Amino acid sequence: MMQQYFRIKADHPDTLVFYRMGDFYEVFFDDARKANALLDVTLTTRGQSGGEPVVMAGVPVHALESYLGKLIRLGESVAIAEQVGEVGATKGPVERKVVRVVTPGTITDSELLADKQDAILLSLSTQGKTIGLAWLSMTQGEIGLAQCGERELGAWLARLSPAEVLVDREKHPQAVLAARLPITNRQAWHFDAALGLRKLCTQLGVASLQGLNAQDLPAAHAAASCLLAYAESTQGSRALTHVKRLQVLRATDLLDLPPATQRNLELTQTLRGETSPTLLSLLDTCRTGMGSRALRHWLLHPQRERATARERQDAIAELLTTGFEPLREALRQVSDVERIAARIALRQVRPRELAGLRATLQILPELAQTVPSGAALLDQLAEGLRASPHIAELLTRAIAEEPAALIREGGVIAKGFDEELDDLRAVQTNCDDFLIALETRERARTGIANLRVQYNKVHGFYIEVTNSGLEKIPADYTRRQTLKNAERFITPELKAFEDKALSANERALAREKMLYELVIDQLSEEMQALGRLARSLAALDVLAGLAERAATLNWCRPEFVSHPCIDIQGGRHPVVEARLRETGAGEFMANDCRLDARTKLLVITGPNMGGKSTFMRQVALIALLAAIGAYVPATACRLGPIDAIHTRIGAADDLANAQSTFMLEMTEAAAILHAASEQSLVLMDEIGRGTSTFDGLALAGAIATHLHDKCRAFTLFATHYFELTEFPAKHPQAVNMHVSAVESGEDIVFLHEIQPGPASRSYGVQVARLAGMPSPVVRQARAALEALEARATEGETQIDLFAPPPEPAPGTAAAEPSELLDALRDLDPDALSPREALAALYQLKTLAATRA
Ligand SMILES: Nc1ncnc2c1ncn2[C@@H]1O[C@H](COP(=O)(O)OP(=O)(O)OP(=O)(O)O)[C@@H](O)[C@H]1O
Repeated sequence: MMQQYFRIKADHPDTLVFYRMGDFYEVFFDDARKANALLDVTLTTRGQSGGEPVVMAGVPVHALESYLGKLIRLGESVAIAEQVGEVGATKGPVERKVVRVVTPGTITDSELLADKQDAILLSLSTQGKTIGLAWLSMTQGEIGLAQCGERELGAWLARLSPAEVLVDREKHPQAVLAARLPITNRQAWHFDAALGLRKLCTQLGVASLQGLNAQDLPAAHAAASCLLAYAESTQGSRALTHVKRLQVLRATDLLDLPPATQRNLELTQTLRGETSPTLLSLLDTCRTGMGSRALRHWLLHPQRERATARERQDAIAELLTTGFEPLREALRQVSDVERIAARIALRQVRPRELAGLRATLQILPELAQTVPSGAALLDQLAEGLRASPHIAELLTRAIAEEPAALIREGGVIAKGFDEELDDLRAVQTNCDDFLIALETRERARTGIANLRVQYNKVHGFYIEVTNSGLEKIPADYTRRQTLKNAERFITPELKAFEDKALSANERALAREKMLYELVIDQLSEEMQALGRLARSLAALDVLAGLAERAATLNWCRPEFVSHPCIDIQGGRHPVVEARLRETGAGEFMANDCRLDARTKLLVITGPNMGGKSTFMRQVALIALLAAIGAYVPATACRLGPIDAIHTRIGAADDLANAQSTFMLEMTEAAAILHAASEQSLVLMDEIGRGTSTFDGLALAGAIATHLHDKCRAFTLFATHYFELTEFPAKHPQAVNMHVSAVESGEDIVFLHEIQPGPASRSYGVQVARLAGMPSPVVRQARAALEALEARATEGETQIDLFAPPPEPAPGTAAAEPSELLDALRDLDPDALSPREALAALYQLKTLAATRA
């Protein structure tokens, strides 16, 4: 038996192998130790193998799913080896085979997956400077391809947020390590461009990828070859028949959201790593998991092109006029068609999932009635709801009204679907009549009034007689079992009946299993229709959800224009506003933001806690919401083209990556200065804070200058350096803004209003007082501040912070006087004898030595 285990383990060296033995999955050796550490299951030893005791641990079969769930969340993969042979059919151990490999990136099981997030399997291939990406959503049946440079990989990883990344054993891109994603190592030869191209064509059933605009992506093809081979290997012998769609993403089509932006804007996670309150948690009122997942995708894949956004806006507008509630109500009854479809294709679908699919299909006509017509996108989605009627018809005929949870329990196929099954089941129903008749007869025959004929799973059928009746039992009773107060017997007649009933039951179960497979075969033919249905339901759910948000939160439809501008009236930060409302902490102060070709950089000053960060973030969130086609938290909004949102906002130290705050700050700022274009939106919050005042101020000034003069990006530049309020005087496209606060006595009241002009002072001491600083500290600080301010005004010298950088002196070494160079210059090689030349060389050496 151990030999069989070793053979299986050799094929799955990096994966935990769960080896089925009766009612347990056993894990051995290092796997057992790992399971012990991760799952807290007990280690035992048994026998010996190769001189070593066999260390093992067991997981009960019925608890498999919960253990798998734990392991998957920890980023582990599990190969499940089942008994596939008949017990006793051959000599030696029962044949076992790995029937599936459960990995974080390839699961489809709704019990293992989060409802609102898709598991993405990503494969990366490095080809010179290009990184090829190929990813698969097993549940959506869709492959994605892209290529990028090393620098952009971080953004892609953040956007796709894969559950598992396949990489070449030899080459781990830095960004993958930094993102701390679960890695699965593959051999280099798995990444083959030509093979990948062939595999993609076969998978999609096309002769070439030309038509899909995916032909010229060799690095992505190489990644795809590994991706498909791996995905197939995890599914046992099942093919990925439902994977039929390909999507090519080009970074230039998407509005760029670097990882720092996704983090700082708290799109899907708060800075602390929680899922709420975030923009997504506020937006997501979807009625289905499909909708929530689609919404997340929209949010992280905003398009630069405005056509899709406009279509969605039209749909939301229509829903707002006609009413979205009936549609949202109907969507409540919809089950996760997307995942069920994937599980049909992978032949893992459970009976109750099919019942759920049937219920969904039955309400579709009613649901379609609730989709308003009039917007092109809505009409198209309503069309997608017309799944072929014979799927519903088949499910109604074949699957019982309330099927059992598992096919092996029976009771899944509906009555009337198959005559033979009905006959076999009839034997079981007749059972009851027979047993009652037998009981009556035996009571009469033996004269034991409380004799009972019964059945249990372990002992089968038996006649139970209590101790008081034991004298009267006839000779043909054979004892089966002795209890405290009774004995159990069997008779030849009952035994014959038992054999017949049990075999009928077994045959019925086998027949049901076969019929179930047939139903799955027929459903597999309908993958395309089911996929389309799932996508339509998801999109309708998102649109209805966004309409609901727009109505509830009082948002407006943004307008897209072709000239450069970000013009927001009455803008609000949706998440902060919602928090304020929830906690009853007051009203959110709406603010305008006007940026255009003539005004591109706002220098924002004002007290801490005044609302600078909130204002800047709200502008970015509005730009992003508009890009996905949603309404925005403002009274009016007009936006020109935007290609990226860059943010540099002070965050907590990235201790895990051993980067100092300041180093991180400068790395992020540098990346922005390289990447930002005229159409980018850049948020710079308190740049330079991480170092000494002079350093910080000087750097902040230089960075503002670069953004203004070179990048010419739309920039919101919040700073606590007063000196920077001089910036606009020398830079025509910059203006000063400040957040207002009023002093009342020693206190300060924040108005959170963004107003033109620089702030008058920084109120740091007042804020410290508000924070509960002991009053002697506040008094001392105030006195020191006054003294410092007095000294500053006396000795003021004018330094131009924003003067263009001095030219680096060309050939700096030559400019410095140097004896060595002088001596060299004075030499005339043609006039020297070999001896003199040698002497000169020695002299030069000495000179060089004294200078060093
Ligand atoms: N427009 C607004 N209306 C109402 N409350 C606001 C507004 N803007 C900000 N606030 C409140 O003020 C708090 C502080 O805002 P924010 O963090 O933006 O200030 P800040 O000026 O960036 O401060 P710091 O410089 O210390 O980071 C927020 O948590 C929010 O509760």
